[in-house]
Amino acid sequence: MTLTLEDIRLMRGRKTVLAELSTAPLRHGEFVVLAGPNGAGKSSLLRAIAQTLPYEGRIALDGEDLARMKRVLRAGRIGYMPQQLENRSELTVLDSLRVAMNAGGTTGLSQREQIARAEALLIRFGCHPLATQSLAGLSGGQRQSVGLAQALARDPDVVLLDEPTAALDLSMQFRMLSEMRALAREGRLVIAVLHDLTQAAQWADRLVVLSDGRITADGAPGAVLTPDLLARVYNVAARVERDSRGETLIRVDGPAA
Ligand SMILES: Nc1ncnc2c1ncn2[C@@H]1O[C@H](COP(=O)(O)OP(=O)(O)OP(=O)(O)O)[C@@H](O)[C@H]1O
Repeated sequence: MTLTLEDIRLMRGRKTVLAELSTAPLRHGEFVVLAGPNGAGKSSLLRAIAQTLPYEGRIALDGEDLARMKRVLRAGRIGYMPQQLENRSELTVLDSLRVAMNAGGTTGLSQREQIARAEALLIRFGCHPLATQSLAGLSGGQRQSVGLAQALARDPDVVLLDEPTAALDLSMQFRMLSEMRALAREGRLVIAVLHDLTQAAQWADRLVVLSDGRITADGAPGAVLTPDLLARVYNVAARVERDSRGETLIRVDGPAA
């Protein structure tokens, strides 16, 4: 399974947010981190892939144009967790998963199968004790874990996650990142927006850096992350170090000279 982005142009209001953006194919089994400065267009790009923002150009899954794919098929292939999660709902966590499962069209699963599937997801992401609580009563971190379960409700091939670790404590970040890698190893394509580049280097197979609506770098994190790139993209003077295990650490010393 491959996802290709060809010549994507996306406007928000009168502003060009993404311009002539193309990538080498993104492949199943890859955990891809999308990084870049605030306002670079990362969320807009995820939303274009999820088909929730209009764009020009072509986004294709296994050669099939996503914009032309039937909604029910697309909903089964792409799971999306937005940056801003709905948290005022009085739905219980378990029911919210069933709603997510049926969004976009029927799954063909019986009610009992849907509940079993929802419970399995809640167990996997450590939220089973929350099953009967309302979404409105969850903490930010709990809501984020449930959000990941919701994105996986239809067992999609492509999982799009917008800042999935932003509200999580250290232990939950580790769990979430391990799960993202595991989802990729199961054969899915996982694309997550992360700001923490040390974390991206530790976990991702591939790092795509967006700047001013264009891809500035794309490759293995260890190769992409250089002081020069960090100065150009983030305008910071930074050191890129390797620890005793050979893992990449980013140290920011201040604004670029
Ligand atoms: N609802 C909106 N209406 C108009 N412009 C918007 C809207 N949302 C975002 N934008 C603009 O689109 C551009 C890209 O925003 P986007 O949210 O995709 O960036 P981002 O890289 O995800 O940023 P961040 O890291 O801050 O979340 C920004 O210039 C932003 O001002």
